[in-house]
Amino acid sequence: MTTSATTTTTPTRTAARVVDAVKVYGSGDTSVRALDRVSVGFPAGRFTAIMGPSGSGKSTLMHCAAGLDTLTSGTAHIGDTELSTLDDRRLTLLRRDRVGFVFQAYNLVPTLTVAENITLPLDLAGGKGDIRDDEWIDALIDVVGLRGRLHHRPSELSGGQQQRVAVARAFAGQPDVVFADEPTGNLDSRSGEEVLGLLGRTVRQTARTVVMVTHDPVAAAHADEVVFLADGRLVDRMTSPTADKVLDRMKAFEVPS
Ligand SMILES: Nc1ncnc2c1ncn2[C@@H]1O[C@H](COP(=O)(O)OP(=O)(O)OP(=O)(O)O)[C@@H](O)[C@H]1O
Repeated sequence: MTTSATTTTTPTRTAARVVDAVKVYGSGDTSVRALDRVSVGFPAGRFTAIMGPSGSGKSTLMHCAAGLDTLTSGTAHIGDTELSTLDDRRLTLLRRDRVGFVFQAYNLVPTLTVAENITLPLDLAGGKGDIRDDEWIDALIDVVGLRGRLHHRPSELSGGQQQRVAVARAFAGQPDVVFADEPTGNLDSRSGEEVLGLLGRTVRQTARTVVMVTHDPVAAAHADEVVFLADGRLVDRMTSPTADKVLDRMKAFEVPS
């Protein structure tokens, strides 16, 4: 689908974006330019996947866009907030209140129940009534399908169920954007499909934003759009991806042996 100059659609707001992003690790002869002038926006209310070969800069892009790491030059924005303008305290608050994270390892607290794990970020934030929305949490529990497991501990759940708890926790504070780094990396394909379906459903049913790093074309096909990185540069974007289309695009990056 192309967007012609005559369309009347309003410009999509970006939940997160980087502009002219450069990230250099180390210095001198051994330095690595992990991001090389990348500009990319992640539209609000959409599910975007970041794909690319190993070492192409996917995790670096996610970490810098999420405020977990800083850029060497260029800017990173969550909504209208430019991250480099924030001191450490404000950056911590922004990550806590406006960003959610899902990692490959579920990172649940083993001594807490499912319900307690889901609301942990809100409880750590001081349990203030204004940021805790019980109706939202209740709806979220249904979206992730965990109502029958609320009083279980993580060790009593399968890997897929644990990752669903982590997804619910990431969305609990109604963040502007949830960043997911290889969220299905530890799961078998069926549990992985469930978690990916869940991320897609949460975006569609609750108009939230997800940005997911993956190297798996099947996972990327769950997204609304895929952005491709190669050698630290943004090389392509694909809307309405299928696993086959993504795989074909990835083959172009393969270095002949
Ligand atoms: N802390 C670091 N110090 C030095 N170099 C780093 C560091 N982190 C990443 N790199 C380098 O930066 C480049 C991009 O790494 P990054 O982890 O962002 O890639 P990736 O696409 O996520 O890779 P993968 O799919 O293998 O996880 C690689 O060459 C990597 O070796």
